[in-house]
Amino acid sequence: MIEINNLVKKYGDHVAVDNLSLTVEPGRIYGFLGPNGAGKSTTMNIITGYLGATSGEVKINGYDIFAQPEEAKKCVGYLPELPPLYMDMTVKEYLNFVADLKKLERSLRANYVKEAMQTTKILDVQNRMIRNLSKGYRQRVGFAQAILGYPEVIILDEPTVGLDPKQIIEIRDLIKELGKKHTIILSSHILSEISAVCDHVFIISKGKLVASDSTENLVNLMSGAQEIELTIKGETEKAKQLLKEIPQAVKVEEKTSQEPQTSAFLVTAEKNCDIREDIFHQFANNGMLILQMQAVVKSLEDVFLELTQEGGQK
Ligand SMILES: Nc1ncnc2c1ncn2[C@@H]1O[C@H](COP(=O)(O)OP(=O)(O)OP(=O)(O)O)[C@@H](O)[C@H]1O
Repeated sequence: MIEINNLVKKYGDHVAVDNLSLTVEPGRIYGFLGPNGAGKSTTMNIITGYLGATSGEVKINGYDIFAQPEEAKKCVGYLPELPPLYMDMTVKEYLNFVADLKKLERSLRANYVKEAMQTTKILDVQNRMIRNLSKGYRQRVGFAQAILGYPEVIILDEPTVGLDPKQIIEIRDLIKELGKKHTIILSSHILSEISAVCDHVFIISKGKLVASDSTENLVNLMSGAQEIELTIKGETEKAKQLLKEIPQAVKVEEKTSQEPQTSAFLVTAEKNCDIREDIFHQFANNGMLILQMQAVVKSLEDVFLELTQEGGQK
């Protein structure tokens, strides 16, 4: 569906996209996640044909975006961060105008426009001027222009920025709905957004791809190094010593305990080792009581921070 090979984009000396390669399969919702300045918008703009690359290859449905831009662009619908809406047009006029720009088959245009309005639930405002619509509705109009003519791939750049919580939920539902018929690439730096709607996540940092996996796998993968929160009744030094004696416990960190005469710890185990049983036996054999023991579940946020530790570069 989309194949990116060794893509590089330089702005002067600054490398915004650094040898990026990835593949997007049909029928899934992909998240493109990265801190501010990671190179997400630059990559989206190259895939959609708005921006040239310094080197590398982008193929959409087999069409090279640089050599066959017209054919390649036909396969993609794009909702940029700031949708190019014409405020003085009505919703319907605007969508007809976009249908002209996209050179959609003349006899099918009216139908395409109606269906796009139906899917994005804007039929009731079709004769309103865009300037008089709320931000949420304007975003829907942006969606409608992106899906007009049923492109196979829909690319959404930060689609919920600036919306209120109710509008965010509506737009997320819309994305999931669209995901049933289209391949979606959703760029965002909002982790909850990605984990709420995406099947697969690409994490990009400083223009490089640092992870590519299903949302679930990414979290599981990173939780390989298990962390355990522990509260022990009794003396801190002794408890610490017992924990350190467990061979797979690679790090034992003392925490502030909320209760008197107890000690709290955060223990990190070797990758893919579950040491909870060892901890249990160690304390039982030494006559000390475990008051609480819990594995720390890592979120996509932890994964993200771990992979993009140095943050953005703006
Ligand atoms: N036209 C430009 N000229 C020079 N540098 C640019 C230009 N556009 C982007 N950059 C730089 O390229 C890098 C990548 O920018 P880009 O906008 O693609 O990142 P992003 O991941 O989309 O960030 P954000 O989430 O903030 O939009 C940044 O360091 C940015 O400052």
